[in-house]
Amino acid sequence: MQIAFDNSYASLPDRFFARVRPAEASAPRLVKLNRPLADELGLDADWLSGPDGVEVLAGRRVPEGAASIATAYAGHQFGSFVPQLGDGRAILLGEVVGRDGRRRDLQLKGSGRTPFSRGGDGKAALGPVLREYVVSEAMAALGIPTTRALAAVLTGDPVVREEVMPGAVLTRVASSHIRVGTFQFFAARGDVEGVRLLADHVIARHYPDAAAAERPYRALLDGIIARQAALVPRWLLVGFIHGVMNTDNMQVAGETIDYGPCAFMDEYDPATVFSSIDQHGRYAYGNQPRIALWNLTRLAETLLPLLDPDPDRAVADAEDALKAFAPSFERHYHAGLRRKLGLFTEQEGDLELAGDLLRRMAENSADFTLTFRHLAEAAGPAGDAEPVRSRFIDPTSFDAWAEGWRARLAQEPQDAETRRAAMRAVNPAFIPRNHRVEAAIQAGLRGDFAPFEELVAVLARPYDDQPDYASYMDPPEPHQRVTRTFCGT
Ligand SMILES: Nc1ncnc2c1ncn2[C@@H]1O[C@H](COP(=O)(O)OP(=O)(O)OP(=O)(O)O)[C@@H](O)[C@H]1O
Repeated sequence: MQIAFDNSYASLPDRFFARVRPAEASAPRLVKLNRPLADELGLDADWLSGPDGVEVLAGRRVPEGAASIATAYAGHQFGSFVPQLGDGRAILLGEVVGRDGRRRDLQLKGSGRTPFSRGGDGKAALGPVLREYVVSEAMAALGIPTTRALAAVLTGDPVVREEVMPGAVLTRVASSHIRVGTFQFFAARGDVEGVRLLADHVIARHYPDAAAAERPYRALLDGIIARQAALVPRWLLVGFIHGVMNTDNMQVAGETIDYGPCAFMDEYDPATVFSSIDQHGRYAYGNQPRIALWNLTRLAETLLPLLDPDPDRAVADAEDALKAFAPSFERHYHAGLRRKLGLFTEQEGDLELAGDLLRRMAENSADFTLTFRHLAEAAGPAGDAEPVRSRFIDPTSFDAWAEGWRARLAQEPQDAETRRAAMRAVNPAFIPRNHRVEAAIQAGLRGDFAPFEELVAVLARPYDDQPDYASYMDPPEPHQRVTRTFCGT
């Protein structure tokens, strides 16, 4: 079978990318193919999991029609600007148009050196590949815009990190891999034409409505801001911490990208940081909205010459666009919080009620996911509050809050059963708990992929009761706690 590539990014000028060939994997072996995603993309899953397909997924064979490019980008990393980053360990195989008519990139991550590798080896170790597979697919199942994982393969070659690890390649699927940092790459060089070509490409590909707008580039900026203002609250509402929100990790179509040091919070604490490289908590859970706006401001700076030939007017225009972020973020976040509490109408005092719960959760080291999941059971006069109150060090703190909450629920129009179902549809039972992800990785490193398979399967149904897998809901025991995640290289 051939993959029907339909490449558009590769037809941009040469300075947008480098043409490269992936490194030859010496003994490719499939760890996992995401069959439903392959089907969605119109790819033949049987062929992909056969010897020829696995050679493609490992980068050993470049299929006919592939673009095979490494894209150029820059980025602010922890606040410092790096004018040239680029795909140092990833190759964009090409674009395919799926059964749903959506265009998606197929990218091999960990497929060897490129002209952007700087000092790196261009490779990925098995651990981070499994981690990105599990967490990105879990995010997709939670309904959060994200890049996807099509496959994980072992290359058969070692990767030298702190220890020698098995090398692996992740096939990543994204609506594109264009980042805020891609715009910065051209802007930093004073290449306004490059910024314009990129903006036109992004409009055509991700924001077609902007093309018809009176001022397409302003509409593009508005669109990107709106999607980030919708995305980041989705993270907060499930306790997700991206961990490395550098501008090269903010994708302009609004999908979560780069699952290096990310993690889901267990106990609720807005200051939570997992990334071993985030010494100052820049990317802590509660800082994510602020950082998103900071990144969007960097994006707006790159677009200034396109917004208005007059620099002062361009700045005023960009500032005007950026002003929309905070109210838009809050609208999404507050609506999400209401839904999590089972409030489907809007009343004054709702946000104070939600804020009060979060404060009590923080004071009582309550597990974020389980507190919300078990709230559904506690709703209603005959509800069972024990599962949720037992999440609190001092359960009476929950009781005190629940009094006001029940009084508020009494003003909602739904019957208890409808509300219960609605709450369970927004409060997941299963998230990729760090200790579970770690355990699956450790087993994988020993050659046992059964725990990884099981974890992926459980996380594909995050909102369902899965009694056979109830232990996957459990927070870590003290000895299982993961406090730091490795930056995924
Ligand atoms: N082993 C490596 N060899 C070469 N370059 C690397 C390696 N690891 C990371 N890089 C490069 O360092 C930069 C920042 O790395 P980061 O960890 O944010 O990205 P990544 O996880 O490799 O990629 P992505 O953002 O596409 O998920 C990127 O330009 C990336 O390509």
